[in-house]
Amino acid sequence: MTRYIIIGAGAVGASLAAQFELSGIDYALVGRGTQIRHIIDHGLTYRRPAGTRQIRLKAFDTAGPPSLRRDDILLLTVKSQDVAEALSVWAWRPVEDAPELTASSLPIVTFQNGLATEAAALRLFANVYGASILTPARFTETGHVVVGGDPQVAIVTIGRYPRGTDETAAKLVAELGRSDYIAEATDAIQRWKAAKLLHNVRNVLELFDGPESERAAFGAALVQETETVLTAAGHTFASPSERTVSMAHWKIAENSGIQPGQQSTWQSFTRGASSEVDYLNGEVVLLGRLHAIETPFNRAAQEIAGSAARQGGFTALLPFANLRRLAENYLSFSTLIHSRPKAHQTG
Ligand SMILES: NC(=O)C1=CN([C@@H]2O[C@H](COP(=O)(O)OP(=O)(O)OC[C@H]3O[C@@H](n4cnc5c(N)ncnc54)[C@H](OP(=O)(O)O)[C@@H]3O)[C@@H](O)[C@H]2O)C=CC1
Ligand SMILES: CC(C)(CO)C(=O)C(=O)O
Repeated sequence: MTRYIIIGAGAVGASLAAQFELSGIDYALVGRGTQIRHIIDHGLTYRRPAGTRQIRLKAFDTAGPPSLRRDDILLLTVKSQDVAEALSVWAWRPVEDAPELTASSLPIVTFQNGLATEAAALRLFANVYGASILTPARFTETGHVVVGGDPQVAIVTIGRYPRGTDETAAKLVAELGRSDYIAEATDAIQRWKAAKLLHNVRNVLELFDGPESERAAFGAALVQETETVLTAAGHTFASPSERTVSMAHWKIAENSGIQPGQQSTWQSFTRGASSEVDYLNGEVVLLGRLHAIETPFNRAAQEIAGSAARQGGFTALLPFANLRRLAENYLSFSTLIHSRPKAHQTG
């Protein structure tokens, strides 16, 4: 029987474990630090629109993970900046009931926002599935996870990376469906990840305090810059009309404990954890550099968020004026570079 090894016990991972527990699907949740210690000792406090439950989970610390079996599927639910370490720790672990195999032969599903993790996983794992997850989930307090999706937890789109779909993807879709997710398979997962990044590059704005209209204008500039760069890099974007499942009745429940302005990036800064911005806005900056396109807005956002993360997150929102000023600097610098007369070629 398939067992899901969920690596990362935060908003996405702990809620998956809770849903599997409630649905009778076999799983093991592997986490680290005070979060997993709390879950092992006291269970997870899991808040959903229908109520809050204290749920005992099959939980393991990374220091004492479960032995692997040939039917296991790994679900990677750490943030992008922690993916490389997690992949290297897991890839060469033995499979107890198949001595000729290591974990690198087992299917692995990457739930991260951004575009970087699937290729990183494919370097070590032969069977990589990308998952794009839309879920209003929050982890800001040790041992507590809140998910406001109503009636289902989330919408998940899954496909084999780099492309295609198969029986494993279909099985994942079916089991997520049994566990109260709206799930669908796609043969073009990168199109869904690229489309989601157009949204997630604005996550960073939740770290800043400033006039709403200026923040909205900055958000539009981030998205436009992202669309230009991703298109130049050969990405295309899935559109909502391509969904094979209906989201018509799905919503974020009122009074569910989920507030606007508290998406995953804000949650990391609030907890003083490390930042995923280098893989969201930073992905745009990287692709811009590779394709000779200036990215002043994403670069400024990445830089200020990076400095704040280095200081251990924040206790108060950052001044938006600083972000605007830095972006304007990079913008005028890039205008200067591009308007400078080209130097004469000298043979
Ligand atoms: N939160 C949300 O609502 C949504 C998140 N996403 C995406 O899903 C992905 C997961 O995000 P999210 O659940 O919010 O992340 P969280 O930060 O809430 O949880 C990740 C957890 O994994 C732990 N971790 C890090 N490295 C390891 C490791 N090697 N082994 C075991 N555990 C580890 C972290 O510990 P520590 O705290 O010590 O770092 C943390 O507890 C991200 O890419 C995010 O962008 C997508 C949609 C919605
Ligand atoms: C789905 C969404 C937008 C949830 O808020 C997300 O991706 C995030 O928090 O990073």
